[in-house]
This record gives sequence, structure tokens and C-alpha cells, in this order.
Amino acid sequence: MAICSAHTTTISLRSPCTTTVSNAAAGLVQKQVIFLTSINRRSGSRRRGGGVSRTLLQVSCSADGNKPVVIGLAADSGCGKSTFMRRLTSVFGGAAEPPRGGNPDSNTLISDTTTVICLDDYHSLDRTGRKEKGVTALDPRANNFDLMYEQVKAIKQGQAVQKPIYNHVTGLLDPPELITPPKIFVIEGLHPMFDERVRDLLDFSIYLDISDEVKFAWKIQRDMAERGHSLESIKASIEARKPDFDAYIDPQKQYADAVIEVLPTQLIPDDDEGKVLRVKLIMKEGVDKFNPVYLFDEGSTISWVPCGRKLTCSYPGIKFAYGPDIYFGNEVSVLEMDGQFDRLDELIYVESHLSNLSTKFYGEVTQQMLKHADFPGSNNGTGLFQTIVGLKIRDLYEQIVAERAGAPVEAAKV
Ligand SMILES: Nc1ncnc2c1ncn2[C@@H]1O[C@H](COP(=O)(O)OP(=O)(O)OP(=O)(O)O)[C@@H](O)[C@H]1O
Ligand SMILES: O=C(CO)[C@H](O)[C@H](O)COP(=O)(O)O
Repeated sequence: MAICSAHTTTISLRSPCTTTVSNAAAGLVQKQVIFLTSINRRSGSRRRGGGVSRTLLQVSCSADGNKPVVIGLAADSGCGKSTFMRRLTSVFGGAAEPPRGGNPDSNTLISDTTTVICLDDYHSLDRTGRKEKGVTALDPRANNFDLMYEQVKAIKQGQAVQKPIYNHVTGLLDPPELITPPKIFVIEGLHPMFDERVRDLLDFSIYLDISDEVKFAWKIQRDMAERGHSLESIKASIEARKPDFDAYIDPQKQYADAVIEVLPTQLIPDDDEGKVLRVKLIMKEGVDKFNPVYLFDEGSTISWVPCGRKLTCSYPGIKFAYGPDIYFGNEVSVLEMDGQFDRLDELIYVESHLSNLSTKFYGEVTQQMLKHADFPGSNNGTGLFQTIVGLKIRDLYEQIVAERAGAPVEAAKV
């Protein structure tokens, strides 16, 4: 049943009749509701309107009566946001698809539980506009943070919005699309934590921190193999973005509740292939409803090479590390994995040594990883840590829902 918030004094409510109107400035979609407040005692029939019994309210309704939990995911382009979103959606048990019957170039993905919007849709300058002004899409001047704030706030309050669409195919700003409040609202893109007002709306935030070497290897793999770009043009595009990336995107990681840092391996001396990765999951301590994952013993400093009888490891092997650290002045726990799995089903052995995973049953991490074995990063720490963060977000969501229902639950400790 939809639960609605009223903007005027509450009255005794009966069968509301709704019409949708728009507040174009903020792209808000609101419902005007005429409530039937007076009952004809003799006939028992309800009268609408007329005199004192007619009341006009503006209300907004979320699909299930809950206001969405809002998650921010920041990363540069081509750094694995889409892959991460597919893993997250899968943890909630569904597949995400573009809005039905909408713009075929929409950047939005919707599943039963989640709606993921891409913040590129808040570009205020289209491709030509950016070229004329000589700014990149990473520059705040090319983005409308006021509208981003208004709309994320509205969604968080349970109101639908008409969100603009940036069309990556044409480079133009297309007519807006309707976004209704889901259970979990994810804003992914270049700047989810750049604007303090938007940042404050986030219930949880993640930053995908891909080192330059790895970013370059991934870009080459995708843009050369799949998009026909030349090596020179890929290098030039990375170089052109670098100053703005350093100025506006990278600093956001200091605000993230969880950072997934992807670095070249340390297991192969002078590796320049970029195929074997060293991945760190940096988890902020003291975040409400978020218990960092740990290896063996919470708070200890641990180095673990699990390659023995239970885990098949070919060269260069696998190494885990865990321990406390300080990150941008904040206390964090860091879980690290260097190397890659030979056999994904054996991940259960590693999973059984990790705690606070927020799984619902023994082996859920391994099951999720096996389910998406074909996704990039499934044999290394990127896939493993993305899956774990997905489970932590599910746990956070369930705690928030339980708390709102008046039954606070302890975070899952599995
Ligand atoms: N964990 C990973 N391991 C190896 N390669 C990866 C990984 N994640 C992403 N990639 C590579 O990077 C490419 C981009 O990934 P993805 O589409 O998930 O990124 P994105 O941030 O959503 O990109 P964009 O913003 O450009 O749409 C993939 O096609 C793949 O080549
Ligand atoms: O950094 C980006 C985020 O995905 C894009 O480069 C940005 O949105 C500009 O888009 P386009 O490549 O269509 O000009």
C-alpha cells in the first residue's frame, strides 16, 4: 500500500482521488489529492468538494510506503561502475533493465528493488557546449548540482521527479524521464560526493579507485577492442581528463564509507601486463549500520597466503592481508587481496575465514561470484569486494527498514 506524506495539515483521510501535476522548476512530480472528508449520514454516501469538507493537499507517495535508501557510487568513466551495479542488483535478487517504453538511450536501470541513475544526466552542457567552452564533463561548470540536489532530495522524500537524460550516443540533452522512488536509489557517476548537499543525502557511499596503470589497461581492452579507438587516442583522452580528474573526482574518496582500490600486483616483479591485480577494500570505522568485514580476528594485522591443500593457486599465487589503518584522517579497516583464483568454487574456503560478511547463508558470497563468473573481475579481488559491498548495502537497507518499522535490528554478523 502506498503511504503518502502530506504538505498541509493532516485531515481525516478517505479514498483519495489523485491527479498528477508537475513543478517544472525542480522537475518534481506531485500529486494533488482531493480527499473525501464528509460522509452523508443519511445515505452513507460520500460527498466530494463543496464548502468546508473539500481539502486540497499536495502529497507524494513512494511505491511501498518507504522512503528510499540512497547510495552513492563514484568512479571515473570505464572503471567498473556498471559491473558493480549488476552485482549489487543481483544481491537483491533481480536483473536491472532500462525503463520500459522509454528513451532507448536512457542511462537508468530499474529492478524490483533498485533504481540506478547515472549522474551524467545532470550535465548542464552537452558535448558541443563543453567543446565550445573548453571544459570537460568532469568540470563542475558542466554539471547542474542544484538540480541534482533538488531531485535526489525529492526522491529521498518519496517524490517522483522528471530527470533529464544525457544521451551518450548523440552527445545531446534529451527530454526528461520519470523517476519514481524505489526501495534503493543508487546515484552513480563522476560526482555523487562532490556537492556537500548531495553528499549529505547519501546513506552509504562507495568510491572505485582504479590506479592509472590499471585504468589504462582496462581502457585499452574496452576502447581498442570493442570501440575501435587507437592507442594514441586512448592515451590522449586519459591525459586530457587527468587534471580535472585529480581536481574534482579523486578527492571524493575521502568521503566514501567504502573504497575499492585497484592496483597492479606486487606478486610479479615489474609487472606491466596489468592482468593480475592487488585490490583493497577500505572500510570506514564508525559508520552507522555498517560493520566492516574482517579476516580471522577483528582489529588484528594479518597476512595470509591461502594456497595450500584447500585452494588451488597457480603462479603468482594469492595473498590476503587485513588490518587497521588511517585513511584521510579516518580510522579504517583494510582487507586486501593480491592475485587471482584458479577455481572460483574454492572461494568458499576463503569465505569461511571472513567474518561480518552480512550473508544470509553459508557460502552466499561464493554463490554470487559463481553466478556471475563471466563478469569482469570475477576471479580477483574486484569481483569479490564488489560482491561483499553489495551484501553490506543489503544489510544496511534491511536495518534501515527495520528501524523505520520500529524494530531496530543488529547488523547481520554472519
Ligand atoms: N574488475 C574488472 N576487471 C577487469 N576489467 C574490468 C573490471 N571492471 C571493468 N573492467 C573493464 O572496464 C570496462 C568498463 O567497465 P564498466 O562498463 O563496468 O565501467 P563503467 O564505469 O560503467 O564505464 P562507463 O562509465 O564508461 O560506462 C569493461 O568493459 C572491462 O573491460
Ligand atoms: O566521463 C564521462 C562519464 O561517463 C563521459 O565522458 C561524459 O559523460 C561525457 O560523455 P561523452 O563521452 O558522451 O561526451
